[in-house]
Amino acid sequence: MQLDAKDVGFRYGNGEWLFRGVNFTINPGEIVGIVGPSGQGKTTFARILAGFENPIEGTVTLGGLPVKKKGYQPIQLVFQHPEKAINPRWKMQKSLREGWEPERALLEAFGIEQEWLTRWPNELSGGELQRFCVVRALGPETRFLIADEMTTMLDAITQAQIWHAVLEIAKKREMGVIVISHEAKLIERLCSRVVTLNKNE
Ligand SMILES: Nc1ncnc2c1ncn2[C@@H]1O[C@H](COP(=O)(O)OP(=O)(O)OP(=O)(O)O)[C@@H](O)[C@H]1O
Repeated sequence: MQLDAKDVGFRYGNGEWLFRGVNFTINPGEIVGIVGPSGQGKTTFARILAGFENPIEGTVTLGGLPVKKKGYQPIQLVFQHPEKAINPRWKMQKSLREGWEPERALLEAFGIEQEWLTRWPNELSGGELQRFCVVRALGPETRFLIADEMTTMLDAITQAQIWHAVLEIAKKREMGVIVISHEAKLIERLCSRVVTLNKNE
């Protein structure tokens, strides 16, 4: 099942076009990087791919069909700030099990300790919180994961642990991963292909 963006263009309101005519395809199991200068619209493009935002021009399809907006999303987006993605009024176990029920082995692969499950989000560090956000995004129906600066604020050891676990799952399930990052070394290490987001007006 291919994720395919064709001739996609976007601008906010009547502002300048952020990008136009963007063509991007990713196949199951592929790990692809998206790079580009700050403010070019990488996060916006990620939101369009995940179906959070409609493109002004062009189409996004998954397996030839429009990306669905309801129910569990097969294209999951994890971004840089876990504290913005987690409901502060829910204990961690509730947030974690919102979409699916991850097994214990998966939590262990991401270094999530059982004791953290009964805590509130503000009782965890950013890195601890981000592990929950990544696991939550890895339900069995996830076909593509978009990692938008997903490990940028984490230390090198946590970053390595999270990526190791994500890549294992990607391989096992043939899940595609889109890596958006300013860290050239990370992109080089993870991705088999890198695409630059151009303005292309
Ligand atoms: N909701 C919004 N309304 C208006 N403009 C916005 C909105 N969200 C983002 N922008 C603007 O759109 C441009 C692209 O933002 P975006 O976050 O997609 O870029 P980016 O390439 O991911 O940047 P960075 O690499 O710095 O994270 C920026 O100039 C930003 O200010």
